[in-house]
Amino acid sequence: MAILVTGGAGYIGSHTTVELLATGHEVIILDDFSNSSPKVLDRLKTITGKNIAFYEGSILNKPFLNKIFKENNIEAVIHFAAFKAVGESVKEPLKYYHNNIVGTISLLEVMAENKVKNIVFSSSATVYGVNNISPLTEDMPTSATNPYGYTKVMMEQILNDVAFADKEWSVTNLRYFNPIGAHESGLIGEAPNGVPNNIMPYITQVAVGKLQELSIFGDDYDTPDGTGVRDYIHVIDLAKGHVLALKDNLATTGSHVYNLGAGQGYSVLDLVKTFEKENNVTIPYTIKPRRAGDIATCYANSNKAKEVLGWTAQKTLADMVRDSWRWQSQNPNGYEE
Ligand SMILES: NC(=O)c1ccc[n+]([C@@H]2O[C@H](COP(=O)([O-])OP(=O)(O)OC[C@H]3O[C@@H](n4cnc5c(N)ncnc54)[C@H](O)[C@@H]3O)[C@@H](O)[C@H]2O)c1
Ligand SMILES: O=c1ccn([C@@H]2O[C@H](COP(=O)(O)OP(=O)(O)O[C@H]3O[C@H](CO)[C@H](O)[C@H](O)[C@H]3O)[C@@H](O)[C@H]2O)c(=O)[nH]1
Repeated sequence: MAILVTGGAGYIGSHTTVELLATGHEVIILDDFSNSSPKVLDRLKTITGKNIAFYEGSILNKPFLNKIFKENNIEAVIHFAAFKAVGESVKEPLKYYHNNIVGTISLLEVMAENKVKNIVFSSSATVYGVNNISPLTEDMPTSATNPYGYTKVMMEQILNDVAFADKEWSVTNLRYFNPIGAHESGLIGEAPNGVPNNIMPYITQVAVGKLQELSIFGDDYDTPDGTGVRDYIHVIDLAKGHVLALKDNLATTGSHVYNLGAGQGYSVLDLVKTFEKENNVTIPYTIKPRRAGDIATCYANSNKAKEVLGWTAQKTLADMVRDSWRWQSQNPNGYEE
């Protein structure tokens, strides 16, 4: 029995593939490379020593999806495939609603037709919106401030409704906090197109000389040093969380939701200082005005994942910044030559 990993060539999907293979799962990757490179597949083979079945195409294409389900014995789906850039989603909302929501519905319809009713879904801490106070717990009300966030809120709702209507389904919504870091080999990592939106790839691109300096968005928040506080989680810990969530998903029915965060908040300055110290590089920065839509503090209460899944984040902030830097310094242009 195999696990279908949609978006498996992407940042989190590729690391999760490594952990799935390491724990004895068979993996099939589906990706349209809209935000990733085919080179990931060679790197995954080097890391795992295994040939991984791969299908190139979109989750929007139902005949293509059907073919995958007919050709393989699929036990469950881990669903990463989506667009994820918040700013772009504000400018091109239909692109986001179409790919993320229509794509997920297309996938769910084909899964149901093929009687595969186990799915683990990439949700986000963004569904906690701006009004909940950290540490965030799974029972808090959800909301969003941009189309990307709304796609996550809606997809959680769609999955919960599907599991409510048909008791054979098992759906698991995983709310990721701020994934950073990379596989310790330095062979796979985060490779955003264009100028990065997120802090870690921005820092590593400054460190490698591709960008001049970091802009820190605000130093007047109500936080210990005035800069934004987030719950950074090593992508390998996150990947291990998927393996445990999958095990739980396969053993149960109904809908489940778990925070995957380290449960510890660090400020932007904590992150920059730790990066500089661990990697012995300097990150020039200037303080800029707050970024629209940002909140002061966001971190998880991850007790539920600990108690039910037996999952806790193991890696430290120092591990995260070292691994991010190893990836970027060995691959200054990501997967490009
Ligand atoms: N990285 C984060 O900070 C973060 C935080 C919370 C949630 N998430 C969610 O986790 C998931 C994975 O994120 P990531 O950081 O690995 O992003 P990513 O862009 O690196 O990976 C997503 C992959 O999906 C593929 N894809 C997109 N649309 C597709 C389609 N229609 N058909 C087939 N493939 C398609 C892309 O080519 C890419 O390889 C996403 O759903 C994202 O919204 C990410
Ligand atoms: O160039 C930058 C980029 C970010 N920041 C700051 O760094 C922190 C982290 O910002 P990111 O953009 O890396 O991450 P966010 O927490 O804003 O958002 C990310 O994590 C969220 C979950 O918590 C959602 O999933 C969202 O989609 C995803 O982009 C924030 O305080 C932000 O203001 C900067 O100072 N400079």
